Amino acid sequence: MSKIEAVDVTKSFTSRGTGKTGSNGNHTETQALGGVNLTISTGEFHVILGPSGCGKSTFLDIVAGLSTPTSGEIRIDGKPVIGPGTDRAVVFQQYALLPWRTALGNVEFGLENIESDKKERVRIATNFLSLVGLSGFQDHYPHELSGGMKQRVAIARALALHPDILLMDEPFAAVDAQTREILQRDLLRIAIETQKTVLFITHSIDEAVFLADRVSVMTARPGRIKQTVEVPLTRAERLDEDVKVSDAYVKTRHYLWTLLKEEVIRSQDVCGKCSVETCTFGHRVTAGGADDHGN
Ligand SMILES: Nc1ncnc2c1ncn2[C@@H]1O[C@H](COP(=O)(O)OP(=O)(O)OP(=O)(O)O)[C@@H](O)[C@H]1O
Repeated sequence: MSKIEAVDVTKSFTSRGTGKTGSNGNHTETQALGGVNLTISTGEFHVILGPSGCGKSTFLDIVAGLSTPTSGEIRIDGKPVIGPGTDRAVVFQQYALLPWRTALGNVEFGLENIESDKKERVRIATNFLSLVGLSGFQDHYPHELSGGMKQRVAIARALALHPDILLMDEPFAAVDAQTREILQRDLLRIAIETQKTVLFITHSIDEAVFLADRVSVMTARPGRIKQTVEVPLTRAERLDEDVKVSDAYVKTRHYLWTLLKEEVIRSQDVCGKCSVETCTFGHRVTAGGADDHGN
């Protein structure tokens, strides 16, 4: 069981700044999330797609329990999240591997708090490295691995903890396009095999259509769920080599782009001179980041 519910989740950050936006003295308030409501079913692969800065990572951090909402709550199987837990594991864009440990050592590291028997830890870590296609690389250090391989180690490390929920924040954004396609395919295979609930953040529409059972498009900041779209492809169909030219794929991709495009444009509606949405200097804010410094 691992159903995720977000109920009216908002998040604001207050930071010391130049005092140009929503300023209060020299403190600046940024409303990252404006009331997120979302239900993700047990075993679902759910992708959140949104323009840069709309609050995707903020939302994932709150689900992970790494950050608290300003209001609202996240519930896992009906219980409010009050911090990180062993039911959830996170994979970030930057692999966050320990450079002084081998691939095996990195996967084993996560297990040290939950498994005291070293032999058992090595057995589990070896199995998960094999699941992500890294048999034979267990003694390699991070600097001896490619970006894609490092991310495979990070995924193995997360899976070895046997979480019900895998939270992935743009995990493939730092790898090259070809490796990314292969990693996506392998992740889909692993998600099918392990039946995890996955919450996956991306900017890429193609990645979303390929991986997701459902995609939620977020609005420009403050982020809300604009629409949730079911991808009309079975998991088996997605593993077909020709899926990206199928009608279902092409139409879903196009529809998601129409939803996202408006938000990307809105997210760029900032004053080109001072880079804020509510320009207090009287510059006229126009779409696309242009400003006419008429005043
Ligand atoms: N710790 C923080 N302090 C102040 N502002 C923050 C903090 N974390 C995020 N923000 C702001 O909240 C907003 C949402 O940020 P977030 O990283 O969640 O967006 P995102 O959609 O994940 O962006 P991207 O796609 O570019 O990674 C941004 O305006 C960001 O500057």
